[in-house]
Amino acid sequence: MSSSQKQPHVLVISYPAQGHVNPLLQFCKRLVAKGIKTTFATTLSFSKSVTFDKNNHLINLETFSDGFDDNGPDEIVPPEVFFPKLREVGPKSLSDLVLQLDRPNVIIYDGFLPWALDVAKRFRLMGVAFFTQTCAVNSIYYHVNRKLLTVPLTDSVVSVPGLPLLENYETPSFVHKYGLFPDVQDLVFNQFTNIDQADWVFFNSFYKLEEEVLDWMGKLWHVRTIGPSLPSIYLDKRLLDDKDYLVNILNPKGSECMNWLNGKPKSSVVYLSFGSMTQPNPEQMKEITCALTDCGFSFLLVVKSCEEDKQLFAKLVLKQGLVVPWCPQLQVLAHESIGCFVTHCGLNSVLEAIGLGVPMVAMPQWSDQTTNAKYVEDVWGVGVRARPDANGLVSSRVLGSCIREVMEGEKGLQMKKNVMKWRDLAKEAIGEGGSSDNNIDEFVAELKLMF
Ligand SMILES: O=c1ccn([C@@H]2O[C@H](COP(=O)(O)OP(=O)(O)O[C@H]3O[C@H](CO)[C@@H](O)[C@H](O)[C@H]3O)[C@@H](O)[C@H]2O)c(=O)[nH]1
Repeated sequence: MSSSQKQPHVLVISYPAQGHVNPLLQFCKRLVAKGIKTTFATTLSFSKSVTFDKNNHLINLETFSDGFDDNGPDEIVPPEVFFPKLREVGPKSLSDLVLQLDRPNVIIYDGFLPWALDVAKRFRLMGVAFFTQTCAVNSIYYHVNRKLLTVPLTDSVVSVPGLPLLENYETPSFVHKYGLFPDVQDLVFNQFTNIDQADWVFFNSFYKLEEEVLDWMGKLWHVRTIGPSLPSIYLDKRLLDDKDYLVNILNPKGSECMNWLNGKPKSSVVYLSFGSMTQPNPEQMKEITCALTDCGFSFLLVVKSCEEDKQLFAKLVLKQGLVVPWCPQLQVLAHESIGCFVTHCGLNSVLEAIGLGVPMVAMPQWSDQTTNAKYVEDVWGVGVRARPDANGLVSSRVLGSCIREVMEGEKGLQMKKNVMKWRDLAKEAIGEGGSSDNNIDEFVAELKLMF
């Protein structure tokens, strides 16, 4: 047997979405840097629809089937078709991959793919859950799964150990709008059906960010935080070639954005993006346009696809802003011209804003984002929520006043101070000897003991 065959081999599998692939691939880079042979896999259809930087960090890249291998990049499969098919086809396809890779020792699986833990156990491999959403959000889902929290919600305030009291609307949308998206809702609650069999449970978070809920969860499982999973160059700078994520759903307009930002004064630009999955509806986009016009700040806005929205913004572009379908978000947030980030509060965006010291205006759309927004404003003090009216619309007046508050208000100064404090704690956590770094070392030491 050659020496390379004696290394532990970890297979990391991701749900097919930008917000999941990014943190899981980043974790692969950390494992490789600590001497662990690592294979990353996501679905074949997703891998064909994105740009993948394969010239990377010694991570072996593979795919498994979701049942839609021949789909074109723009073919959207509705959730009620996609989820059952993935559940049907995924386990067999992953089993084939395990055999093809000559049985890796460990499967680290995205919490959205709990059946992968069953595959790991069938092959007698170590099975490790990796959650791409916060510990707080997942604790709520766990409580629903174990019937410790009744849905539809019965009280106006929700109490979960280690979390602040939450108004109903501050729980994830799958909880406070129970029944609206049954397929995704089942997916998030069912993450906890077999979790007691997981050997480790990882969160893309860091200890000080979610101390109380982590202490509580640590009594249930072998829980560890390993984040934030930003490229090393933005935090600890120990992995010198880790400068960017390796996957993009669209081609980022890098030089266009950076050249434009280079001409702007310090902290003068509002950056707006709503992640890879959602885009506010046209009515909401009109309110956003009005808010930006009224405020008068320069802005960089990501609008992925909608022609109507692009036309709406086209008039403003020359005077005040730049609109792009996709940007290198990390580089943008790290640019000194950025004063505020209007975000949907996907966890990656929130962690990036914290890691790069940018205060936020929270405009959650759905899913975990409503709870993340609560934390951004009330727990971490790094932003303000732009609250919607009874019809779910954030008016231009409300949004404009939130942007002004962050960009030039007294409270904005405090948010900036707070976000810089959290940025330092994030760097400390992932830096040498920090809590997340120690957790990764502990895991790696256990893997190395296997041989
Ligand atoms: O122009 C852009 C816009 C975004 N990004 C990146 O895309 C990722 C987006 O991730 P995230 O902010 O988490 O948003 P979503 O893509 O919406 O992520 C999904 O997955 C997350 C993790 O499970 C959840 O927290 C979100 O609610 C869910 O929508 C981030 O790393 C961004 O840096 C870019 O590179 N360029």
